[in-house]
Amino acid sequence: MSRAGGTALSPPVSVKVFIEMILGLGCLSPARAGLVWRHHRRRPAASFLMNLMKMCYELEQTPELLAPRSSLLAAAAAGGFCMDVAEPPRDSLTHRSNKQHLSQSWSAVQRVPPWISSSQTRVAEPRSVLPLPGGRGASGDSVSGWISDPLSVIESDRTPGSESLYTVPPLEPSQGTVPTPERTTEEEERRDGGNEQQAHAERGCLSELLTMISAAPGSAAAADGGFISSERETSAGAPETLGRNQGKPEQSPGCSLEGSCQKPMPAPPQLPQLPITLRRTSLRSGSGRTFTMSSYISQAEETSPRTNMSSAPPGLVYFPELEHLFTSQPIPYPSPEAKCAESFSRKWREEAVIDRGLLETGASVTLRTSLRQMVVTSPGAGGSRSHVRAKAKASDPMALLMITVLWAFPPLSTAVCADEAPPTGSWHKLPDVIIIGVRKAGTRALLEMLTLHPNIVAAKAEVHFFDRDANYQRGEQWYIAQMPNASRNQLIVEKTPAYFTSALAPERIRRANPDVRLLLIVRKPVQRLLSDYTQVFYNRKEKRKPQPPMEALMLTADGELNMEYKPLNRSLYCIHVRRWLQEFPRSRIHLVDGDTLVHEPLAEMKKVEAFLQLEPQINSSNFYFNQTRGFFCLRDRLRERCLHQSKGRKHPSVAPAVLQKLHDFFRQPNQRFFRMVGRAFDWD
Ligand SMILES: Nc1ncnc2c1ncn2[C@@H]1O[C@H](COP(=O)(O)OS(=O)(=O)O)[C@@H](OP(=O)(O)O)[C@H]1O
Repeated sequence: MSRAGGTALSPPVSVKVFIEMILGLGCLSPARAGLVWRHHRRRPAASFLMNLMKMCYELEQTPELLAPRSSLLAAAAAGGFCMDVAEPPRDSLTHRSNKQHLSQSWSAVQRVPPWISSSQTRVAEPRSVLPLPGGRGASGDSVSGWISDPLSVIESDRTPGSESLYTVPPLEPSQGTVPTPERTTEEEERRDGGNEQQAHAERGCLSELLTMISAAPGSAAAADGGFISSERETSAGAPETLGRNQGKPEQSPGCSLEGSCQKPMPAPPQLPQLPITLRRTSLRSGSGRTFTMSSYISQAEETSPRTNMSSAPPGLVYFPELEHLFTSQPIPYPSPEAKCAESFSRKWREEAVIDRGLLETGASVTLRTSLRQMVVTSPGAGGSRSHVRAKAKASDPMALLMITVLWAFPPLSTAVCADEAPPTGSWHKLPDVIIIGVRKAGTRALLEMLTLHPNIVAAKAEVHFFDRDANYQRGEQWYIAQMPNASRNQLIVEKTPAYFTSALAPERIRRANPDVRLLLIVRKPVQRLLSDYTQVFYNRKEKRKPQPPMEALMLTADGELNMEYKPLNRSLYCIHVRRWLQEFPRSRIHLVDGDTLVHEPLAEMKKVEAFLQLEPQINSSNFYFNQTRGFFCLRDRLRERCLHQSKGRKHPSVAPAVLQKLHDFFRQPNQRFFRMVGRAFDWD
């Protein structure tokens, strides 16, 4: 795409806007921008530059990526990745997909600042979306949405019969500039301070980077000073330009996702685990062009008011944020698209491979999403790294460049703080595992011991989402926000022992995530009851409230057991477990023996690892017995730790007759509990 080739780009005002955009985004210092400008004659396609800018912005937003960012920017400057940028008048381009992609890139850049603000970054990461409405071109006509859903399909054609569901109003001319994201003074200084040392380091990085890129097999980097061509048509194996196929699911030969397959699939389709719905959404730009976005969501998501992330097939990302932007028309699956099921499922497998490869780069979720957009456009094969590299090579030199850079310069945070959970590549999600109770049976010990495993991350506090209406009404996003960051291979665990006795929790949890795995730790009911009393005793003591003796609470005036005494009721496990078994198959609930956990923690934790299908990692070196505390304490590579002093407090002494009464009372309910869960405990 060049002037020589007859492309009529818009007048210099566009150039000015472009410069403003670069500076406004803080992507380049003025000095570097000048350097870029000097090289403007050797210009690649706009899409390439736009991608660069978008990446720059993302790198800016990802502090841990400073090293690759500076290298990349230096490479960009010296390589001359610059051109006159403008929204081209539609008719000035002959190639439809180029035209579309240019528009997409343009609107993507225009929308960058509102898309991510530093405060939003973490929360928004798992489902990064470039929100609509978006940019526009000089002609007032641009792609209205650039959706980073990897499974979305954006079509630039007028789709016959598609409904106009969303209209992008043309923007006023003054809206063409990019709002500058808020930055701290410190950041400004770091970026624009003319730091010679940094510039020197960047030049050093640059030569390394360029050597690396040129050396990369099949790299699109040309010999002339590292200029990277964006002529994708010349890249081996690239079937289409990026714009055309961006984010579009790969199709089997002769199989169109929007229409029917030209030839029937020979093999029975290998469907994903859950029924899938194809959701197709249309949107229309200000000038009336219509775009269609298709995404695939599980029926669980379709029917449930809440998103069920964990039930999504690998590689499937669902963006509930889109919901409020579009009305959508679910198309049940199987449908005409059923014939393409094999193609879909192959695509999911492929995308899972790509995700793994991108994960290796250590890039942020946001950055990975962008890379994925570029990579998931052309066929490739092989293992993780080579697959991603092959795809990147075939689809977009920018993707190859970025992936190469990220592999070569792992994010600082992972390199420097290898012992810490890396903030990159992580996101919040619903918990995979919930410790539902029983209160005072050793739930904290169980949670702490679980976190000895590197693939477990735990919510710090008890969330009480499913048992407290006030929290439940805050919605699932609130709940998810309470969860810690987790990388793709980590399980998130939450513990709220009050769930076990809550009448509502089992059903609510099942509705939120039927695939969640539940851990129920139980303890001798009488001991648990005494522990419960002790806890309440100390709570009241702290609040300077009267502390009646246990017998006064537990026995009625005529000396019978007081069934309304809550700690007593909580030890009647058979009553409460019934509700859980109504909602979840027994195989989803693992019982931990709390009495054994005290004396033989490793044995119990091995069983938990097996239940959660975790690679066995917890071993005897993780435990040591603390004589003073009288309990096992924990040791991992970071530290040694014992549970809080509030665990293991002395229980009140209870009259032997009352104790006997309690043992007798619990015998029958205990037997019932054993039958219900299919397992007996030594509780007599
Ligand atoms: N390793 C280790 N260290 C300390 N404490 C341990 C440990 N393993 C199990 N336990 C037992 O945990 C009991 C407290 O249970 P919970 O953590 O479920 O209590 S709570 O419901 O969260 O308040 C607590 O009960 P009490 O002894 O009655 O305080 C402990 O017996």
